[in-house]
Amino acid sequence: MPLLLGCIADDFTGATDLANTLVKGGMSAVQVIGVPDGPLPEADAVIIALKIRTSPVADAVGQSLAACDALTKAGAKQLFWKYCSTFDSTDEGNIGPVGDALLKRLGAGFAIACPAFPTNGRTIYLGHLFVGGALLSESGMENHPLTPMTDPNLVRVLSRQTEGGVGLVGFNAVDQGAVAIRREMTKLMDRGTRWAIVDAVTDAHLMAIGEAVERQALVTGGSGVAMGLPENFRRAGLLPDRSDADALPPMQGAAAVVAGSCSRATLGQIGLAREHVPVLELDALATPDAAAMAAQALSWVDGKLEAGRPVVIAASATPDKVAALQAKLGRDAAGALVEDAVATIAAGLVDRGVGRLVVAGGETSGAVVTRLGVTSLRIGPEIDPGVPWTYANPTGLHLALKSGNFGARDFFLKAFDHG
Ligand SMILES: Nc1ncnc2c1ncn2[C@@H]1O[C@H](COP(=O)(O)OP(=O)(O)OP(=O)(O)O)[C@@H](O)[C@H]1O
Ligand SMILES: O=C(O)[C@@H](O)C(=O)CO
Repeated sequence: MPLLLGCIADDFTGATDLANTLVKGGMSAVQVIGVPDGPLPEADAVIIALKIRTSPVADAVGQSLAACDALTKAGAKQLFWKYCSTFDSTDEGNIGPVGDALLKRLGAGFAIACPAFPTNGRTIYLGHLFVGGALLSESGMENHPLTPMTDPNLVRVLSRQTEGGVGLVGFNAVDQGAVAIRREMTKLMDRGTRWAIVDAVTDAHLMAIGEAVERQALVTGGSGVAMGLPENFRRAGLLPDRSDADALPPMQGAAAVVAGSCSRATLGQIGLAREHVPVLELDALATPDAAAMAAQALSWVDGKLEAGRPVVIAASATPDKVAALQAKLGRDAAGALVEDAVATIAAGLVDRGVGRLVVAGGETSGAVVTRLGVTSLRIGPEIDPGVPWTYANPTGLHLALKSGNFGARDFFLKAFDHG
């Protein structure tokens, strides 16, 4: 099976989100964890999941280029650089520097940047990113523990991360469809502008953008803009019909949720779960010791694990508590401490018979999946937009990696109604 789309994702939940979109579009997709030493798996799309959203720039660029080389060597016809639908980054990067490095490696001079995901409330109008009804900078993302987003104007945000020049393909062109979008892209390319933020408010816009970028070596954005890509391959006669792309083995074992995401959505999901299932909320500020937090959680869980209903263990905290822990330990050390604790807890849960595990948070998922020794994920049915069940290799575990802000309030309950 020839590799059609080669993808590089800056975190593990984002990779799953993208793979889910491609599977829904009729492509077979496998998510691999890190750049594999050996050959890539056979699939229409391979998504290399990295954990580089908040890494030092040189490290993020190095890993992305290694992933790019593996994908191009395997024959990928187009590359996709997947980052967060809320454009999570800092003025140092990593969206711009990685994108610039990929363009250079591919010998290309231009790419779009479109994080829109209307189904999950992320829309872009005149370069401004909205989350639901609020500007990005008033959506809760301004309080993110690692990448606080305080500027909603993506042209400005990306300009601070690249020297390549950032333009806009605005709503009027996007609303007219692929031909008009391509015309605007050509104008920017002719002027030597390296990047274009592209407005998108509806799925129809995303489909049109997908068509417009058919011949671009690199496409960048959230999972939304990947919606239009399978159709390009189908039109070119490269993508056969795949009716069972999301079939997974039956689910087995006890059910659990671990959360390290502090997003509004995750905090709401923990709140609802508290009314229905056993929930343990860890206090990293009171016990800033990963081993002690894990020991507390694993002793609490004793006798509570069942197949039918989950236990929920959360290290998540409100912005004031996150700020207090960061003031005490520093931002990165605070994040690393909680990630270490949650990863140890997840490994302990699997040892105790958990066979279906939901992990909330991208960085947190990275830590958990790495600790569990997972090397690749097959993508299964979608629970809520952007979050499918997956089947982990080689552990044989069912995993759902939930992006912090994704999922309905009852996500931690409804996930286990599947399968
Ligand atoms: N109580 C806390 N104090 C400080 N940091 C915390 C606390 N709880 C969690 N964290 C850290 O906050 C970060 C949350 O990031 P994570 O990516 O897991 O969630 P998210 O950003 O909501 O999800 P996504 O990236 O999928 O949108 C992690 O590094 C986690 O360790
Ligand atoms: O695009 C998104 O919002 C998610 O896939 C993600 O990357 C969160 O970490």
